[in-house]
Amino acid sequence: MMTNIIELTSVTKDFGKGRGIFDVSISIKPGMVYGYLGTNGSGKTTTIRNLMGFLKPQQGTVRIKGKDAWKDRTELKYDIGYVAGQFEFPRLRTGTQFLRYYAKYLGITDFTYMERLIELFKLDTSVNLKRMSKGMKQKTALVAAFMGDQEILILDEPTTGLDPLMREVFLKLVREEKAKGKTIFMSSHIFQEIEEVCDVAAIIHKGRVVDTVDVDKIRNPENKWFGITFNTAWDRADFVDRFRFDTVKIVGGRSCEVTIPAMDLMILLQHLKGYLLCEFQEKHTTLETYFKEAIRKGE
Ligand SMILES: Nc1ncnc2c1ncn2[C@@H]1O[C@H](COP(=O)(O)OP(=O)(O)OP(=O)(O)O)[C@@H](O)[C@H]1O
Repeated sequence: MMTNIIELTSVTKDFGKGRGIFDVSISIKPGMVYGYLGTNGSGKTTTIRNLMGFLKPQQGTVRIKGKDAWKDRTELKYDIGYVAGQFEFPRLRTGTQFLRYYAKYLGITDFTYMERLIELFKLDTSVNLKRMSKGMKQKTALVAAFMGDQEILILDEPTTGLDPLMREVFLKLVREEKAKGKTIFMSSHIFQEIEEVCDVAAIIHKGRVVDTVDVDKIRNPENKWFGITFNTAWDRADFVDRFRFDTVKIVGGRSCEVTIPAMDLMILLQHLKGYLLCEFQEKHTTLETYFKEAIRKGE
């Protein structure tokens, strides 16, 4: 059985007045891209600070590669590429100086991968760190996190400040790193990016993990769901009458919704032959739907 590379067991860090994280358990297998979704103040950064060994849990354990995230934090640093939710650069002048300084700290002597990342993010590293825009700072932090080629990446809201095109570049990079076998933990409050790249996503609300979702099942559902609007109410009634699918829901005079196993799509299309349709649309249960439902239950 594959052991978990990251394992939080009943972790609590209580800041009082209901703030913090409570009884958080998360298991992550090597090579997994794990999303951590939550609203503002839900406990994402607190969880990540426990993972990075910046905070000591009051209860529970955090283990990374079998080591204790708090006690072995110095050692573990070399296994983890990290982007903080909020960061401050050291007192250095330019992006280049910072990246060279950080590369030295990581023991990097071959700068090929760093250069590739700089090119990928179209980053001008010659700019003074203080004068960098929010997006440029974020890109610099991302280059620093990825350039060490560490086997684990822990990313706290990594797309903050990135424009939509750069967000795409970042998601492509995540896919590439996954293909290399990296384990990635990323927090976000953007459903779409989690849905695009993650294997599994945990939903945190008010410091508690309220649901864990198999994201691949959302991307590739076993059942497909279609909204169909016929030209006339008579056609809709005829269709529903003649083809007794188990899961037909009438949603209006001319409209209905049909849920079928994905492999039965051709059967549905054949049944629709001969009808004049005004609309035929595949509907999609999104991560957002799961999220809202999980939050509702959590309340
Ligand atoms: N050191 C601290 N002392 C007291 N309260 C804290 C501390 N750190 C975090 N908190 C509180 O714990 C809760 C969770 O904060 P956290 O930063 O983990 O949330 P988050 O999900 O990362 O939020 P955001 O999306 O806004 O970054 C918040 O109510 C926050 O105010």
